[in-house]
Amino acid sequence: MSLPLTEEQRKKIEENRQKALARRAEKLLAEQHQRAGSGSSIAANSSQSKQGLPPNLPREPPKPVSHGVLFKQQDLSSSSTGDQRPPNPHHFHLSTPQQAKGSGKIHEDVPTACLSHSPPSQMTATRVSPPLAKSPPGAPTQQLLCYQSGQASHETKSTPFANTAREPLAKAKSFQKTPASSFGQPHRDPGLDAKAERPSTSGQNISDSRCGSGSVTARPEGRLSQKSGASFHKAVSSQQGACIRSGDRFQVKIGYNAHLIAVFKSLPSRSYDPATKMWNFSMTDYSALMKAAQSLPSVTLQPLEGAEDSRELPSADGVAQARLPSAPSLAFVKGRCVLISRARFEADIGYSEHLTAVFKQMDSRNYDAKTRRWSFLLEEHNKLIAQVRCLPQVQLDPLPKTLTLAFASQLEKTSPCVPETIPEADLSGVDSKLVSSLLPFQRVGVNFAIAKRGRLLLADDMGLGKTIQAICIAAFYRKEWPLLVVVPSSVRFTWEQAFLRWLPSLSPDCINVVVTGKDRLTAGLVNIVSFDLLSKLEKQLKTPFKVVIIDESHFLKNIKTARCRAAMPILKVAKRVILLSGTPAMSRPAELYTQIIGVRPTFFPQFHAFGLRYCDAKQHPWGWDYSGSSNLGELKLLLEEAVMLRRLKSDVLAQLPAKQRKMVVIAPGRISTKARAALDAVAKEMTTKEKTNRQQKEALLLFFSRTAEAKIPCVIEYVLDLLESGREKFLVFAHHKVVLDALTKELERKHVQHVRIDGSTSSADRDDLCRQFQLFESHAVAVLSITAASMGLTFSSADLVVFAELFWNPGVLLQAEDRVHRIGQSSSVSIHYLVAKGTADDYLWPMIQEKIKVLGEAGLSETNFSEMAEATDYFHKDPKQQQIYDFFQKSFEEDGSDRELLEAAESFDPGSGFQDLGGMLDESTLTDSPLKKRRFEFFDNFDSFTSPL
Ligand SMILES: Nc1ncnc2c1ncn2[C@@H]1O[C@H](COP(=O)(O)OP(=O)(O)OP(=O)(O)O)[C@@H](O)[C@H]1O
Repeated sequence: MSLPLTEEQRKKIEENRQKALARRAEKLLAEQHQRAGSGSSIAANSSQSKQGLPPNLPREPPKPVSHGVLFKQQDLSSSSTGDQRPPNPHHFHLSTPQQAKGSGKIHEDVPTACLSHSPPSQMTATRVSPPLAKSPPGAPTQQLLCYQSGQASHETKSTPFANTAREPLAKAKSFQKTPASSFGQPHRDPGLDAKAERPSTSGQNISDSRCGSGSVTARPEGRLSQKSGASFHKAVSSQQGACIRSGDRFQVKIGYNAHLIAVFKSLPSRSYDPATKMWNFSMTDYSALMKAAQSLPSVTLQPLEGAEDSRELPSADGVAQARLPSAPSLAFVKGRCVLISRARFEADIGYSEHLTAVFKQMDSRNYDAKTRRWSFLLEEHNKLIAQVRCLPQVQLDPLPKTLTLAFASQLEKTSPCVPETIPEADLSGVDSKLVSSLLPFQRVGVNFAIAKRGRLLLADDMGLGKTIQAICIAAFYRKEWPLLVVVPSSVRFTWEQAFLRWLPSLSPDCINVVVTGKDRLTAGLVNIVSFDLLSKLEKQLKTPFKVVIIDESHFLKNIKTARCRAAMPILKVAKRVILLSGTPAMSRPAELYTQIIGVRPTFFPQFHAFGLRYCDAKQHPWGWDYSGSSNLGELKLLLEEAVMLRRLKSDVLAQLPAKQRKMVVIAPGRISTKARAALDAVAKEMTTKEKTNRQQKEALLLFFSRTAEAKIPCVIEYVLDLLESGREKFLVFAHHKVVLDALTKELERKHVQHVRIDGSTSSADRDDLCRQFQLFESHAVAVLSITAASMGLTFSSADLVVFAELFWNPGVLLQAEDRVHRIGQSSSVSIHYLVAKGTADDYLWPMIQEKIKVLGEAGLSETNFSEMAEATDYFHKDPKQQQIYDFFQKSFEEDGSDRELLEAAESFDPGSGFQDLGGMLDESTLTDSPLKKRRFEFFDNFDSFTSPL
């Protein structure tokens, strides 16, 4: 009979045993590291865990237990905890659900240490966990084990995951309510878990690769073994269900289960669909539901496929399942801060008790019961983030750096947000003609731009006078000129006219309109160039432009285009960047990116970051898709704060005239040499003295017709530019059949839906076509004959009228304008007159203005063309031209001239002189896709068409 051991001997034995265990643990960890290093599935697991680490949380040197390691169940419950029981040789494998899925293994998020044991005979001891933290003395064994099981290492206390130990404990407790937990555990109310709304633990799962056997061990951990049986029982007998996506919500497909229904009813976003007999929830409740479902042994719920955090949730398929503690590696409540106003941000995150406690410490906290979100003043942002970082199981991403920079003043503020007041700029250095002409809202625009140090996207609605504002802003920085103005090809000369009109101090010689690829980009003080020529000439730039205007800046929306590649470096180095667009993004936020960084090159240096936040970026097997939109409220706030000023017509209607007229000088370069020669020849004919009156008149009609023919390419280019700029509904009036034909032909080629009304349209058809245009949004353009459609029709669904040709009778023009400017029109209407230099327009335009002036003086017309249109001095003073002008006046004032001209226009055959536009246009732009898409697609290929001749 052996003597009983002395106390000292017992102590010594225990010490030795502990040492042996520790050595064994070390050895096994080393093995595990080796495996991880050899690229096994564990290594993949480990890397996944690391990826899942919140980037903003302090990182500890990798701790073996926190990343996809093999745990030995026994060691979770023994080793340095003070537990005297012998090591359990059971073998456990920690892996992600995906891995488990792949390997056919099943995982559950329940503390395995409390539950899952197989007979030693079937278990192979392969890994030992590191020593565990000391458990509270006197804790009941079961709870003690559960507590310990979550604590992978005492060292992890200092890691962001250290506190995860509490979570498994909670889970272990929750498990006690299950039917299988009849092992002396206190009963728990099935609804409790759900009520607690504990979000899902996002850790990895530990599972026993062999626990599927469901065997019961005869070891001292008998109760645990029985739990294993319970787990097994759940796996085989539990009710199977699945989460299924349904729009932005998800639904749960499962049969009736009272416990689960109790869980459902505790979730705030619950909704029951009697038709499908399924409950559905918002994604914000997903984690909480999965978590609660995991604690119900009678339920096995398949997670959402591809759910953001599904990898953090246990896989539920297969037979054997073990409810095991999450590895303390990933945050289980994840979310981000989102800006909701200039002064406040909210936390878009699931529920966490600890997090709520932190929220409640913020002075500016506000809880929105509707959205169930907390919001705070920006000035508490940094404080909140700092405190949340101390919560190991919470990952709350701060506002992106771009936002904190843009709203830096708000972040530092201590008083409530007051609307930013824009200081009045000192415009004494700018031509008084311009400054005094600015409408009040335009003045605000100029002030805003100067407050932003000359870098902005001026995104006022179309027709609000972005040109005059841009010229004023640029003129404020005149000392920094030469100025570069990049514009669509069709409006280069209109810009030249605008500079001449608004800056009388600027000599016309100082303006350089770049017409060909051989011209110099820097020849003038003001250099106006088309997007396409810029990409050919940018290499000329030795010294950068300090002041740059980009008109229709959405032309830069696609970073891959030559125009964008040419413009972006220029914008980056320029000191002042004035982007103009009435439609900065026509279909998606991604289109704004280049314009944003054009103004603020430091914002979102990587498009991907922008795409993730605002384009709902999604990864597909073929790559990332940035065509969506997300967080638009925040994007709007950011743009308004730091990048963009946008006013709608409706915002400033009271300041606007009912009609805004604009003379558009269309590019002379577009008129072919042949057409030019024909025009010159006819002009010469008209001034030949020997001609009879009749012959002269014939010459005039021919001049008028040749003008129409010569303008066709420019007119089409302008109309297409308008469509690209986002003009969705407008009228184009022309007089000659050849122009109407060319326009409709081109619109057909581009698959732009339109209607056409000319002299040959029956009255029944006229009304029908008019109605179609009014009712259908898809009808973008109405091509109308000046004389056949200028009366009796209503096209008030449009607010822009383009005159492709001039007409000598202003009364007819005014009537045509009034097709849109009539009852039903709530907006200020824009009228664009396309005028080509060196054509009959040289005489028609001044003649029209003169006539209107006379009518106005006689009180017969309220319209004053000269006040609203550019280039009021658009008139050739050459004596020969004066002669033609006189001749024009005389001819058009004679009785019957209208009829003669109309007939001439109808019968005009362009003959050999007519350019078939089909040959000019890029066939590659044709496509068969539906309208909206087609329009965007062909615009993407627009470069080739807009190149000057
Ligand atoms: N303050 C003003 N005084 C006189 N005319 C003005 C004023 N503001 C704008 N206009 C006239 O209104 C017309 C439209 O202006 P502008 O072309 O600059 O508009 P926009 O905003 O650039 O429109 P879009 O986006 O269609 O190009 C022009 O003829 C312009 O001369």
